[in-house]
Amino acid sequence: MNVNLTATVNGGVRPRAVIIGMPGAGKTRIGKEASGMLDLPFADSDIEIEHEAGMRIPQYFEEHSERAFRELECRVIGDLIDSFGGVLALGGGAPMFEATHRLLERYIEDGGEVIYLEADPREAMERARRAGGRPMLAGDSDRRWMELFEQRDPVFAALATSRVATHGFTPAGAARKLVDMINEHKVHVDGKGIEPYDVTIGEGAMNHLADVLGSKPVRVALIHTTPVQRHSDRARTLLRQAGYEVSDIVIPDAERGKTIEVANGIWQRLGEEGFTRSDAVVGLGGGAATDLAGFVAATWMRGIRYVNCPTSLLAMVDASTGGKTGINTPQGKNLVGSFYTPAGVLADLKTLGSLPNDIFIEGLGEVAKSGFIKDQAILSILEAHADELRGFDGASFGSGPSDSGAGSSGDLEDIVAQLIERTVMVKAYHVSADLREAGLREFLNYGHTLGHAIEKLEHFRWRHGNAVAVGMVYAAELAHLVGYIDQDLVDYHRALLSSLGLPTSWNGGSFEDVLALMHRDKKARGNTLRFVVLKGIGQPVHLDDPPADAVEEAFRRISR
Ligand SMILES: NC(=O)c1ccc[n+]([C@@H]2O[C@H](COP(=O)([O-])OP(=O)(O)OC[C@H]3O[C@@H](n4cnc5c(N)ncnc54)[C@H](O)[C@@H]3O)[C@@H](O)[C@H]2O)c1
Ligand SMILES: O=C(O)C(=O)C[C@@H](O)[C@H](O)[C@H](O)COP(=O)(O)O
Repeated sequence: MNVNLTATVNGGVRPRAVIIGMPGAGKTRIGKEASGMLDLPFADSDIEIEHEAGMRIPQYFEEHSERAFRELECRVIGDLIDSFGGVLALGGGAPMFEATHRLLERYIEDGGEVIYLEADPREAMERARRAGGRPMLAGDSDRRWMELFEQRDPVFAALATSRVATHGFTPAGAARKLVDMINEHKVHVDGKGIEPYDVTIGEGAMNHLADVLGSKPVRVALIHTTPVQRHSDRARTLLRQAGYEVSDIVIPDAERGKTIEVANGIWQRLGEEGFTRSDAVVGLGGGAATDLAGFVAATWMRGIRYVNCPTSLLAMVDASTGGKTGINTPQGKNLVGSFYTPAGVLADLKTLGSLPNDIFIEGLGEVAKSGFIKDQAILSILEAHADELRGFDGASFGSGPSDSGAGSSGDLEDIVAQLIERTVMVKAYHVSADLREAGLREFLNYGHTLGHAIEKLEHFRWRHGNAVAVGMVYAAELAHLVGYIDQDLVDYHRALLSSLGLPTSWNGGSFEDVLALMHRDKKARGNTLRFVVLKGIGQPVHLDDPPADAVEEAFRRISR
């Protein structure tokens, strides 16, 4: 899957990824194969150096010195970082030279990706011995390799933005892994009161589970629902392979899982199975499962580590990130919960392959919301690809390479990946500035005041994203009635949402019931209603205590 968000440094081209690793790790072979899969050029810094020097590297070492070689290497790598737009493999010792190390750090600071290709030491040693021609391995090549490994491994591990272990993989399999890694996107979430974490988006993102959980947990509670069994099986295997004791906890599906009874059942299991403060929770599934898992993690022993593996579009773009955890109560939606941030979010795009069409479409409701409140580019992508998005078919999603021609599933994957990344960035922007929802974060609630009331009155049989879609049309009508926006923008809400297959009206309850529930919304203050409305696209504002007749008239306009 190629997400073509342009990679640039200071407006110029930069490598899509830089590969580092020990001699014999397969940087050139695997790197070349991966760049072929990505349809990108490949460069090997050693070959570029030989061109520049006009001689082979061993000869350069002999005629000059290691230091002179490292200086030349640093210049060549610097030029490549400034001008080469493909996959770049570096000579084994390059990151050990201080000036080159600094270059790589700067490249990473600018958003570049340095991948440490880790091979089985015995295999790499043998390959390096067989290939020969490496001055740094002169003499007893295996012993020298081990010495260098001990010096370099900690430096590589600390520098790299990610690692790819190739042991047990064919070169093509390792290249595929590398491609998945290169295509991954990370959105960083940071800010006051937040232990920083990343949202990793990509095929195979779930492979990072053990990295994100870390070495402290002994036991991991894997909380999931039945429809995502095949993904939780994979997670369980990954966790067991990494040495964790896994408690597989299946919860009732969708909103039926977000209850105090379900949470209580899990607390009992955690108690019986000896979960301590250093153990962890993994929430895997749609937003309901990740909300519940986060709530359990937040409350067990007053808070243990948790990682979210969202598997629905809505959970990927919204629910899994930001630390709003919670359950529903008979009084309403999400009324009990806490702000408790995950240690990481792994949005594995492969899981979307089993997602039903209607649940995918529902997720587009929250995607559109992010477009309306912050990122107009999201709305443009939705408009341009409404037909393909509305026709989403999990069975063919993820099956086609992105260069397989117009209209291929690869194209749709690129579009979906871009939408997820952009929407998560909108979420991260609001959460980073205002974790506890004192003001700015409330903008993420656009469409939710009526949306949550609809969900409650429909006994949670209406999907969340669908209810939010109607809620946004309601908020647009309200904004128009108070004079903030013109009719065109209201019409645009209806046209865009319905082109995506989302509902724009509702007539399942009385205004009085809706009003009572909107008064219980978490944004309400005392007896005063508080809405999020727009003054234009990307210009959300709070609307406190709007005129009662406008609140009712807007409702009438969506009830047709
Ligand atoms: N915490 C937050 O910030 C936040 C944000 C938005 C929404 N939410 C909450 O998220 C929930 C809605 O999330 P949702 O839309 O994912 O609904 P959901 O969790 O109810 O999932 C919808 C259905 O899809 C299934 N499913 C999920 N992934 C699947 C996959 N890959 N393959 C097959 N089936 C799959 C689920 O098991 C479920 O049956 C609501 O409870 C909402 O309140 C929370
Ligand atoms: O993260 C937020 O903040 C949001 O408001 C995101 C919403 O899309 C989401 O539906 C959230 O669960 C709503 O939270 P609530 O506090 O209104 O229950």
